[in-house]
Amino acid sequence: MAIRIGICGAGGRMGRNLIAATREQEELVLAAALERPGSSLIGVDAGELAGEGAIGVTVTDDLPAVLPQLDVVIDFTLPDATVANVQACAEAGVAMVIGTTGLDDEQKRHLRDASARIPVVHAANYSVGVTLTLSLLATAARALGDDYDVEVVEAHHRYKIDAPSGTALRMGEVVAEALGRDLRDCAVYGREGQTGQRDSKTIGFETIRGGDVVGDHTVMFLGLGERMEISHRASSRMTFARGAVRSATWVREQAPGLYDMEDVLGLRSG
Ligand SMILES: NC(=O)C1=CN([C@@H]2O[C@H](COP(=O)(O)OP(=O)(O)OC[C@H]3O[C@@H](n4cnc5c(N)ncnc54)[C@H](O)[C@@H]3O)[C@@H](O)[C@H]2O)C=CC1
Ligand SMILES: O=C(O)C1=N[C@H](C(=O)O)C[C@H](O)C1
Repeated sequence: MAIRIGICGAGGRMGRNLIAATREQEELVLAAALERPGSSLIGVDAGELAGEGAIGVTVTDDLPAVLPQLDVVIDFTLPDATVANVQACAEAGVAMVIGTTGLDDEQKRHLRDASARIPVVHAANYSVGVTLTLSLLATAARALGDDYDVEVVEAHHRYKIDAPSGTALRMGEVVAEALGRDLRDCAVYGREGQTGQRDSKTIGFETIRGGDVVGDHTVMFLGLGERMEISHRASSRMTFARGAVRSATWVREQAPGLYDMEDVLGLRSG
């Protein structure tokens, strides 16, 4: 039987790609498309948003009303909206795939609470390449150890509203964990003025914003006499959308819990 998908943030940059990616998969059916209350897109046909012509699904702002017709909700919106949506999905027993970044600790706690009742995948980056890169970063950090300084550099389009990117933060967390550090204690966000010499135990983050960059991430391991860089560059949002849609098929079969894309790809070690 077809898996019925609802997309929250359907009119956004990711939402439009998610509509297209859902419609690529025969086993999935786009059953609902949601936008924020007051959006000019309410009532528009979701197929038009993806440039595919009418498909008979009109954009709505009422998630609780459509939840009984859904198997999985994919949410790429804003942190506050994602928290409200995960609570509604937990209430209705509908699984979720969440791509929203920029959540604070309290907002993440709401996701954990909801995941006691429903399966939730939350990943800062749904590309297969970035997910594999996380494993490579852990291996590199363990091998290079504390002798190498770690800096994370990311670039995104001019419209992005959170910084550093969720992916950069996740990369920093993975490296910190592999080095036995806690990112909350060792992160340095940008530098300016009389900074003093670099503290070897820090992990630095640099953010570039501009133009139409889809998403670039580089982690540098800088030693004395050599420098190693691990980079990923996304050239199309469809790579994120296809990963999220793949996660939607996967999450439906899972027990309640909080998962990420490494779980979806079976890359979780231990
Ligand atoms: N995990 C991943 O692979 C990726 C994550 N993202 C993240 O996804 C989020 C969205 O990114 P974009 O699509 O570029 O942003 P966007 O601003 O183009 O789209 C967000 C959409 O959500 C809608 N929205 C806001 N509140 C809503 C609500 N209560 N109900 C339904 N819709 C609501 C907005 O009206 C907008 O159309 C960001 O946090 C971004 O960082 C983006 C790309 C990949
Ligand atoms: O906002 C974006 O565009 C992206 N956001 C995600 C992030 O914050 O890491 C993933 C991707 O890089 C694109």
